Amino acid sequence: MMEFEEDREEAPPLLDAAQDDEDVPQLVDSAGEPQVKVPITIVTGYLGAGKTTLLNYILNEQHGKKIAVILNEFGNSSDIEKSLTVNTEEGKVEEWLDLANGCLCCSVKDTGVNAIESLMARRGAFDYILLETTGLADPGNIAPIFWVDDGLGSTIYLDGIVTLVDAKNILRSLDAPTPEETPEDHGQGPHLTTAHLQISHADVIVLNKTDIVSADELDAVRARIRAINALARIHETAYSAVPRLEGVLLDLHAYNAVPVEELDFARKGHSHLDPTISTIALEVPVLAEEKLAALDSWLQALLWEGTLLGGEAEGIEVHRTKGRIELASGGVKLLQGVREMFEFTDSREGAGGEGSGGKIVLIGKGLDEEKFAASLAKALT
Ligand SMILES: Nc1nc2c(ncn2[C@@H]2O[C@H](COP(=O)(O)OP(=O)(O)OP(=O)(O)O)[C@@H](O)[C@H]2O)c(=O)[nH]1
Ligand SMILES: [Zn+2]
Repeated sequence: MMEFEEDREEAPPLLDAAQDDEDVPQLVDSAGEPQVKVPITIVTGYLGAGKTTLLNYILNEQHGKKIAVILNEFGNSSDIEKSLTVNTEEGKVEEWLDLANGCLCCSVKDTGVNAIESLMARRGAFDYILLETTGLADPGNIAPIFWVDDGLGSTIYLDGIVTLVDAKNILRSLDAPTPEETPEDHGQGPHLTTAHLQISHADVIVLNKTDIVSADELDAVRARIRAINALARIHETAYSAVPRLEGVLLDLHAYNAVPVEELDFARKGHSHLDPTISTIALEVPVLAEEKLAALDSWLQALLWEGTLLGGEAEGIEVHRTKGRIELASGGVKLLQGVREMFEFTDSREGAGGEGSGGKIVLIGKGLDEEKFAASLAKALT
């Protein structure tokens, strides 16, 4: 079972994670051959937060896994090559990825995936891929590249987004951003910063540099992060030294599993401490199968148009969506989304609920829980 408490307790020994079903690599049938899909974790965080320190920590701690590290560092638009460090038995090998555009997120959607697949074809498959973004990257632009449909037979899958947060500087970045901390293409008000985007998309937050802040400062930072993203698990570290890798940073399955306790946890985290981004949790009654279309339409209006069906709201921008929908038939649908992309899948555990209904958790801007709940209720009746 996963833990959702803030992680300060004793760390179990490395790689001692229980081998439950969720840890088994997914098998897909591609051209008749069963194939193990390789997980990719996106590592993001503001300039100097400790991303490189974290990647080095992982490469040093993780023995027995062949890990490829992709650095999406681009200075300017003429720089079209991406460095790729492959961690092999013999040490680190540097590779270069040719991408059509300088930036992974600006290139055609499947370029990043294709580049990695062709690299694996040349060098042999990796067990794991870590993608370090630049400090100014918006992970919401990068995640959809790697969150590809199973049906497309991709050999990689998005495992999760890990965001490094600099405990000393994060509040300043959120409250008094410098111009470069405020992405221009999000011109809906001065307060949506790169730091917000990196926190709102995170599945895991590594709250780093705890060695240089007081306990009170740390409390304030933790509360602020929790207010923005109540779904993410927070791990407090010095020098990015997380207690263990498995289930903490690696093999999160954040884009397929939707544990009940995770949604319940998000509900408790609810607060209005951050004026820009918040997390809301909406109750969904047990649904007749045919009501799924209505829910789908409600989500389309919200995620594609930024509007609330049958209600009024402005400036909505949803970054992350997760949910579990209980069906009258006894089945459970899982809902996953990042930005405008979302999908329903059938829960593999089958019926998990006690008939008490489901839940949808949203993280983003302009989320008013009461208005959203009213609009959703209307759409579903
Ligand atoms: N005091 C302290 N310093 C840290 C900690 N973690 C990292 N540093 C230092 O902070 C600096 C930046 O760390 P990096 O790991 O390079 O940060 P980064 O996020 O990769 O930085 P960019 O690639 O420039 O965006 C380095 O000098 C690290 O040694 C920490 O927990 N405490
Ligand atoms: Zn770095």
